[in-house]
Amino acid sequence: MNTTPTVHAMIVAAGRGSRFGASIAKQYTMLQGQTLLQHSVARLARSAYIDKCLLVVAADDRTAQTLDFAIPTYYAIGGTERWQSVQAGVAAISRTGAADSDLVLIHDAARPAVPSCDIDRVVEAAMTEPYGAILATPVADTLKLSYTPPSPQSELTHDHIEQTPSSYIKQTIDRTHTWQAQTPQVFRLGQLRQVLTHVAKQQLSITDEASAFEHLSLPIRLVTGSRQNIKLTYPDDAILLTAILAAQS
Ligand SMILES: Nc1ccn([C@@H]2O[C@H](COP(=O)(O)OP(=O)(O)OP(=O)(O)O)[C@@H](O)[C@H]2O)c(=O)n1
Ligand SMILES: C[C@](O)(CO)[C@H](O)COP(=O)(O)O
Repeated sequence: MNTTPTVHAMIVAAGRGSRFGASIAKQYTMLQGQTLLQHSVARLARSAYIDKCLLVVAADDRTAQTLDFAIPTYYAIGGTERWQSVQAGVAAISRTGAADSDLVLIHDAARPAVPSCDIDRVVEAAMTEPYGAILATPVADTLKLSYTPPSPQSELTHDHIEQTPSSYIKQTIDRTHTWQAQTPQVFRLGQLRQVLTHVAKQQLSITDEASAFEHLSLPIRLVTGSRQNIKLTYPDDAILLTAILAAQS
């Protein structure tokens, strides 16, 4: 009997990239001759567990369907928050007849340099877990908690242009047991649907899907991933990603 669960891949690409600040959505930034979205699909395509990919895009997206991808793609319309885009993706995957015990792999369009061996490692970890697993890296830097004193009138310059309020160190946070979450994040389809329904009902604010399981005290395994799997978030990240993609090719 074949007990290996089917893996349904989804890339979330419905964000705007406000911190990146470009005029086009950041998933369509060209690096090393391809958009981030094409790179990300190509990484998933290298996994033996993935043969097609759902792309969750913005309602006004006119770009994704004009691009060539390494594997067949199908589409869903995302939401305002990232988790709402994932929820729309879960509904689309369920409509294909997927079983609740199948695995769903969620990856950011904005993480185009994930090593393929990491994708397989997190999938294989999720297969042995009751709820799922995510890639993450242990925090490497000394962590500071800050405070911002109330800004006095002197924060206004002679031109009356308001300055960014100054921050000061409150304390150093113990980084033992702290991790930076990455994607892919891999969960059982039915359980992911349930925890996202809980997020919606409770109006929780979350930035990744593992958080939805955390709110219900459900254990999600951390799989140590490569530090090359950075997310294009700020303009500086483009320099790093260009170098990483070049070194990997
Ligand atoms: N409503 C949203 C928000 C984000 N994403 C996707 O989630 C991934 C990671 O999110 P993030 O880096 O926060 O992307 P943006 O929301 O686009 O960026 P920003 O927060 O700077 O606006 C990206 O691939 C982005 O397209 C999504 O599909 N739907
Ligand atoms: C899902 C994610 O990429 C994991 O690091 C991340 O949480 C996306 O949101 P963020 O606001 O950029 O952290």
